[in-house]
Amino acid sequence: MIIVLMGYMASGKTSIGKKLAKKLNYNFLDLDDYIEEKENLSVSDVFKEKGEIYFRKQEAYYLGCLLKSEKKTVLSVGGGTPCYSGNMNIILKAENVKSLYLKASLQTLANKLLRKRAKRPLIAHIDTIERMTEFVGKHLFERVQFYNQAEIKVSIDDKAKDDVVEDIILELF
Ligand SMILES: Nc1ncnc2c1ncn2[C@@H]1O[C@H](COP(=O)(O)OP(=O)(O)O)[C@@H](O)[C@H]1O
Ligand SMILES: O=C(O)C1=C[C@@H](OP(=O)(O)O)[C@@H](O)[C@H](O)C1
Ligand SMILES: [Mg+2]
Repeated sequence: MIIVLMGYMASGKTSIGKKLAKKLNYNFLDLDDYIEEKENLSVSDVFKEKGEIYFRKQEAYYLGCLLKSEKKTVLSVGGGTPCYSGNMNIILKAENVKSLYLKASLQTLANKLLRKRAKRPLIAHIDTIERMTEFVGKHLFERVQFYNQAEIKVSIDDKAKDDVVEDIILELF
């Protein structure tokens, strides 16, 4: 089985995915890490040097590669992955895949992203809480229709990472 973690930037896909994989004794894959390794560039540099459209193309291509894994795997994708190139339908139709949305309030996300924006090219330039809240509010409104198609939804608001992992396991099994 492949468990695909999705959700907005900084909802914890990468860090919670790692912990979940460890706890379940599953393999862990992160789509952004895989892109960085294959492209030999950081995500920020792919955006800067090749542009977002190229990034989205490669993201869809590498997602297809990783969904072929036959090992028990936790796969954390990027915040935009389900929202482009028909990726959400591909995830939903793939065999042996469980999709899971790490859901967070606008306030949680804006506060976290203000601190964790440096390596996230779409928001790196936003440096006040007011502007971050406005941007994330609009962006999330466009994206939530994709995230909401996930089979399982787990809230992360006011929870420690280990508690989110416990809640995911309760929902999965
Ligand atoms: N529940 C949580 N409580 C506190 N910090 C968290 C929680 N989930 C994630 N973080 C921290 O927030 C940051 C963004 O998390 P990350 O896993 O990179 O998110 P994503 O992959 O969804 O963008 C990281 O520094 C991570 O350690
Ligand atoms: O939301 C997005 O469009 C993006 C999210 C990032 O991943 P995280 O959600 O892990 O930050 C990364 O894929 C890229 O910066 C674009
Ligand atoms: Mg991530």
